[in-house]
Amino acid sequence: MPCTTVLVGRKASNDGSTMIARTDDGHFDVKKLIKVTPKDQPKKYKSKISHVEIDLPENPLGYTSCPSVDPKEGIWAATGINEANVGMTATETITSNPRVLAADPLVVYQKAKSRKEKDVPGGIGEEDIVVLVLPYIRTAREGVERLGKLLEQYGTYESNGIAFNDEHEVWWMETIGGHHWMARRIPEDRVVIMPNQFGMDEFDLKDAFDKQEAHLCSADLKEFIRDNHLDLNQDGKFNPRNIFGSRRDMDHIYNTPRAWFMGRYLTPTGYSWDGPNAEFTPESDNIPWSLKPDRKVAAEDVKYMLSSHYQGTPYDPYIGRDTGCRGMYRSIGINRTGVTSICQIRPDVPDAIKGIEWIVFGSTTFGAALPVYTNVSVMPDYLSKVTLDTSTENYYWSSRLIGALADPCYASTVQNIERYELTVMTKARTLIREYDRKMTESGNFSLTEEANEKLSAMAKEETISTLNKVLLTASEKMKNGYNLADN
Ligand SMILES: N[C@@H](Cc1ccccc1)C(=O)O
Repeated sequence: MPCTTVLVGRKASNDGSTMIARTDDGHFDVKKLIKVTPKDQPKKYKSKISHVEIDLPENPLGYTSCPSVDPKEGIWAATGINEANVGMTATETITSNPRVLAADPLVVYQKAKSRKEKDVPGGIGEEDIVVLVLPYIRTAREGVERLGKLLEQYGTYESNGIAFNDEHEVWWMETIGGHHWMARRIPEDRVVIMPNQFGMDEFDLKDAFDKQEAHLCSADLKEFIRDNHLDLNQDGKFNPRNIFGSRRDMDHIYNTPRAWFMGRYLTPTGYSWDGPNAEFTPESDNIPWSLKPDRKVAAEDVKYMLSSHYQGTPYDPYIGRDTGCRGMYRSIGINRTGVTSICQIRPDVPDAIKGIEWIVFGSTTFGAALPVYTNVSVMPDYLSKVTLDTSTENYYWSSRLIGALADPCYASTVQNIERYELTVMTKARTLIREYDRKMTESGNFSLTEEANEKLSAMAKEETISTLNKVLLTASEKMKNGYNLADN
């Protein structure tokens, strides 16, 4: 199932912050936002899918998490920021190819076939990675290093992209087969755009095996490539996407169009994206992994890209002149998203308030991004008290209701949704500014919980108001409506 990731270097953002963001597109997964305190963190971890058991280090840090509400599926923490102001998002499912997967097979759980045999646990995967890594790292680079060791020791049963950020750096890591991996510190002035495809298109092997300033990888990666004849590059350049990635017809309807729309949004003047002579089309295999944006990027831009559905192009599933291309490519804003988070680490505020997590539940296209301070001991009920039953008493289900009601009457509700989104982000930014100032001046950083309560109370008020409007519009559009009335 498909996610979309956006990473923003500190010199590409409007406020010098680093941002890592991802739509966690399971299958309508019921999600919540909680704070995991050190006492909540397990000492021994067992995966539901792979049955792997892992002893965890002592002294974990507290961290925010967006777990699945249904415990029988496992935790699936998805994303979070820890108390050392390090963010993590896992995972962006990526692609590989048969050469890689045959050379280093995925480590899949083997159930015993008879009583004489024993189950053989599999490796680690998306279900597990945040819980195994985020509580134990104090920099983004340490996240890569810890996860790299876990992959080499336990292996993985799937191909994943994982992002880490701290105040200064953003690191992107991609797994290769069952045990190999590579990771890059993203260029500070760039934005990385990632659909569900192996993405890195450049990698400095010299740095990776020398100073390791911005590149890290499995120690035997060069031999792995050589001995298994994996390198398809003709031009002598080292393009990992051509070695470890995919180039399928499906990629051209499911993945490359998403990169195309985001690149086109970020740097409309940097390349030609439209027309018969476009440098990059929705089906190009060489859309750059990272781009220098024409304008600095704010959280609103990240939210826009992760909500997008090819607006202004023939591929928009909702509106626009129908040329027969409507909906032909997989939108970034999709119906089945459980949660989308932007983990933002800010440079110009005290440590206690550097971490801000912007949360959208349900389909991002119809949701509002609500920022909350992450250094708290508990999250507001509106964000954290979620059950498997539909309700208007929490942000998750209310967002799902708005999306399901607004989608069928998009043209009639799009203005409500845009106003909702703008109002929530404006009021939230106003509250964050007020509390940043209050806490910085007073040194009383316990006000983060009071701030989050006010933020979620505001979100609840705006969400109910929007739900009322969207429900009325959807009701007016019901097929059994009748224009004549009694009087
Ligand atoms: N990681 C998956 C999304 C996913 C989320 C939750 C459960 C399973 C899968 C993707 O990138 O598409």
